[in-house]
Amino acid sequence: MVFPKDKVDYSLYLVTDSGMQPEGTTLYSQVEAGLQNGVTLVQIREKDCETIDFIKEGIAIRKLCTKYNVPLIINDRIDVALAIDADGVHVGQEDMPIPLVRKIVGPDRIIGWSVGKAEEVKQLAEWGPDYVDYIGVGTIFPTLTKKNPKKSPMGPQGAIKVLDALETYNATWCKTVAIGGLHPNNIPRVLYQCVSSNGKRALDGISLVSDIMASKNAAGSAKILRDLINGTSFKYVPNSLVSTKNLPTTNDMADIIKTVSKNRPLVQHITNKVHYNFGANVTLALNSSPIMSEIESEVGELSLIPYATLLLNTGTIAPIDTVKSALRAYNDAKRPIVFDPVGYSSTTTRLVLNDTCLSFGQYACVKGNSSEILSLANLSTEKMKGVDASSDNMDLSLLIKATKAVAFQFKTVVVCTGETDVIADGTNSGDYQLSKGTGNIPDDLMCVTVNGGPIPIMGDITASGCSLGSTIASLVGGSDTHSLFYSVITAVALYKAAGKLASTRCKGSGSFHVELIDALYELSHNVDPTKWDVKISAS
Ligand SMILES: Cc1nc(C(=O)O)sc1CCOP(=O)(O)O
Ligand SMILES: C=C1C=NC(C(F)(F)F)=NC1=N
Ligand SMILES: [Mg+2]
Repeated sequence: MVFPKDKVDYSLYLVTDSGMQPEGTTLYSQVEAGLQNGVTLVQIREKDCETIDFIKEGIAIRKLCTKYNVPLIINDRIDVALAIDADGVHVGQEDMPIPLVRKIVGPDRIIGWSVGKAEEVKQLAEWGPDYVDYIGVGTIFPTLTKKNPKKSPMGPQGAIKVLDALETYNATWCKTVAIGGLHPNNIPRVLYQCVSSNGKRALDGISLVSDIMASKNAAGSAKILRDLINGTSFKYVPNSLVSTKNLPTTNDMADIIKTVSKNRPLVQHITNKVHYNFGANVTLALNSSPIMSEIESEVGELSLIPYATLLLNTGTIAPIDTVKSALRAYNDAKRPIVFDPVGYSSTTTRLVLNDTCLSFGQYACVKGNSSEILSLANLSTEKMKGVDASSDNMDLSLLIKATKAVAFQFKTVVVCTGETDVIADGTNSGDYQLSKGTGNIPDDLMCVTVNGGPIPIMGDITASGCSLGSTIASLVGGSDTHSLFYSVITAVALYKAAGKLASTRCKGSGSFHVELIDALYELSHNVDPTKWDVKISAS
């Protein structure tokens, strides 16, 4: 009797590896510890094993899985699967073709397939519901477990593309598990971000090898994983992520700014050289404490300083290992990170670097100019130039659409800067739901615009966009448990109001630099947003 397909729980899927168990443990004991602490599906994966040994191991694990009423899958070796009466098989793209696998194992056994791209989803959809029952979506993050890796890591964004393809080709029956480099420090983010763009589909499970098989405490590791997968909210910052349809009042904004002054956040800048000095002065003007450090060995300590916040600006390309360490440190410390993907996709180097940054961390806010946001949303700037151009020479409704799309994809607050700044809240209140999606779509996201009329001189100085990043980081990092979305809106409105004020007082771009810092200082010390010459509207 084969395990009924509709009863399979894909949520914590252990794939074995006989080469990595620690001293004093066996493959069997690691698997049993997993089964006793929340593993819901087991796959035996042996890449270079004599058949007789594979059969012995298979028979032993078969009995163990039966004892815990958990289905057993065999990787690649269909003959072994049949011989030991496994509940299913998993094959890769280079293994036995799926139609022949189905012909051999019969209609009731589970068939899993490794999928790394949308074309493979098209194929499984064409075969229909009687063939592939689930797919392993990967490789999410780099891993040493899979020898001679053929696929480069796709990150959560790659998994979203596969989920979108399943929706596009209407493969409703097909379940999904993510695999590759999955561990407690990135699983919540994967579960939180990996939702199809129509909001209908999320991952059905997490599949992994080393987190349990190489663990000195496999039972404890499985328990930690079980709790994370059972979770439904990802609190990655102290700020409130509760979505709201209301705009912040002037009192809300005043309170945020006053709270920042009280808390004086440390704002670590990993940024471009041009921005260093001006960004530090903007941060100081806002009652915050800048530190311009790219020293990898200190990011851990900095992230633990009260109200620490990271601003990552890829204008100059900092060493990627320093960047990854910083992202890991601030995410582990649950401190906000603001990301400014400078020149996103303008060169291959920048595209790869920015995509790597985006796949390695959860951001409180992503801020970019219209071309950066449009390319992040995979919308080209060419299509829309000049069409009923707003003052930005771009169709504002397209910018709003793009900002919402990026916010939805990365589950973060996104700012698209221009004469009209667009701010969308994609955090979904920090909630995630295994298998089921968010239930909303990008169009549903709360989005506001901030407009103060043209300030042409803003474009005549260096680091004006970058320093909005410093402003957002200061207000997000210093605002305690205030709404993240409101803190970003307040920062954008404050910066635009200061720019407006400075543009009326300056004599040229040189004095504008100074007047802008003075205006930021003035508006953040004599706090009265009712006097700001900007208009915030829901869009
Ligand atoms: C078995 C396997 N398949 C992958 C794929 O991308 O298809 S990655 C992988 C190994 C995953 O091991 P770990 O959890 O230790 O990173
Ligand atoms: C290469 C593989 C990819 N994915 C999976 C699983 F996650 F189980 F679907 N198993 C594999 N052996
Ligand atoms: Mg920029």
